[in-house]
Amino acid sequence: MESVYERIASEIYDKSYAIVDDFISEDLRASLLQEQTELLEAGKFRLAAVGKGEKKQIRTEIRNDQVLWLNPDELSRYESIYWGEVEKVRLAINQRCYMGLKSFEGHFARYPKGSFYVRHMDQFQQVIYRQVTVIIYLNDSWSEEDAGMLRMYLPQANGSEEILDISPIGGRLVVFLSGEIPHEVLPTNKERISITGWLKDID
Ligand SMILES: O=C(O)CCC(=O)C(=O)O
Ligand SMILES: [Fe+2]
Repeated sequence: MESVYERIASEIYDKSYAIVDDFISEDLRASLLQEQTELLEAGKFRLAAVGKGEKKQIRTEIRNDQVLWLNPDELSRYESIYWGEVEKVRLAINQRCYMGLKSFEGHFARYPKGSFYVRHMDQFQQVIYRQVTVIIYLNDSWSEEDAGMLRMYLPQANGSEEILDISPIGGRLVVFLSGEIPHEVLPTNKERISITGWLKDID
């Protein structure tokens, strides 16, 4: 039988994105959320920047989430488990799509009530090595009224775009090609927590 990792790889191959509910166990989701909350309370989060290197800047009119980068050399127990899952996704995509993905980088993200991230592409000049975006949502509960959907603009063969709105339901994994799908985070009515990362074609 096809594994969940193979299914993700096939969907990436066929349509450039994949969505998997309950990708991680409820225990792992709750533990990652708990750790994230402790780090937040310890004041470890920073306003997210846009751009990279000399072009890096805080632009709260573009995005106003707060992030904390995962340190691959000092992963917590639960971060390591999630990292291992992403590793399996990486290998499956390489096998199916020959993308030569070599490594992963990621950060916790907290979108406070009222925050958003306007339409953008994850792969741009300074981060051309970002090939595949991988997001896991950690929220305890989410309903329509909470808003804060991830809105993807799927390019169509006729040049138009199809809009796909995805609720940040806890345990849900979203994977997509970083250089192909523009997307945004719609304003959220409730605190919204995730780990966002990128599979890269460099070490
Ligand atoms: O949290 C999300 O749904 C998307 C976040 C995002 O687009 C990003 O961090 O680049
Ligand atoms: Fe993004």
